[in-house]
Amino acid sequence: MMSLTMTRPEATTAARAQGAPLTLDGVTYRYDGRAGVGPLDVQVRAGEFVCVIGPSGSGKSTLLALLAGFLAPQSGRILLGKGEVRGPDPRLTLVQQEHALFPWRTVLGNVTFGLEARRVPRAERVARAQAALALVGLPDAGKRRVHQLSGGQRQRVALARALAVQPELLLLDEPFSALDVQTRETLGDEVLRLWREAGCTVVFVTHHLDEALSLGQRVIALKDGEVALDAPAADLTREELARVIRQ
Ligand SMILES: Nc1ncnc2c1ncn2[C@@H]1O[C@H](COP(=O)(O)OP(=O)(O)OP(=O)(O)O)[C@@H](O)[C@H]1O
Repeated sequence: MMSLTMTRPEATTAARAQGAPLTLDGVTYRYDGRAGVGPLDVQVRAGEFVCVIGPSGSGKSTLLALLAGFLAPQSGRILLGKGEVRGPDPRLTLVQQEHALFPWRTVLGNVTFGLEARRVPRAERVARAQAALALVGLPDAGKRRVHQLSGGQRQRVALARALAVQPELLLLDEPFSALDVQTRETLGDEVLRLWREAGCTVVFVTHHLDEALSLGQRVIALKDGEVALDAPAADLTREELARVIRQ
């Protein structure tokens, strides 16, 4: 079987992104003066893969919304590289759980979408989208419609769309939760391979302990809107992590 490596021309076309360091400096967001997150002080190295885990209501979605620029910090600031994130930012992309593809567009049209918004010329858009589809293992799916794809294939397309824009920061919000266990594990392995090739900084939100430990170089556990644990995945056991989250 042919392996996908950086030496393949299509891979290099889609994978020129360089990760940027991410800094949360005293970031706070409270919905009603109480529930929310913060103050959060977190530093993520350029190209690092961080998993964020926590029980329901711990602040994972709020954190991602802040990182994606959908919410503005009420105090503190978020830096990506040297520039502050102050709203939707072309340097980052977000992959969500499901329903994120446009059913009226072809697969290729979905992958080129983010490039249109970034005013990439048409020929380059198509080349980059094809390259990204090849990277996620769907090199011939461009002309298909979204409804013709399985759930796992749709998430591959969502990943291709995110990778095509060559983000400095890739945000993943429980991207495989709607899928069966086996597909989730396969796609987890795929994400790791794509991350190694793309070199972008990754923040992956999950509520699966095993996913957090197997994917992340580092695991951040949130509890009541604060960081309850921040450690290298290799230093953690499943039991320790479970205890921190449940306490
Ligand atoms: N729109 C909102 N208005 C008021 N409070 C909110 C709102 N959204 C979230 N919250 C509160 O903020 C806190 C963090 O919620 P958040 O959705 O970020 O947690 P989560 O870890 O993503 O949860 P889940 O895993 O269930 O999605 C919770 O106490 C929640 O009730």
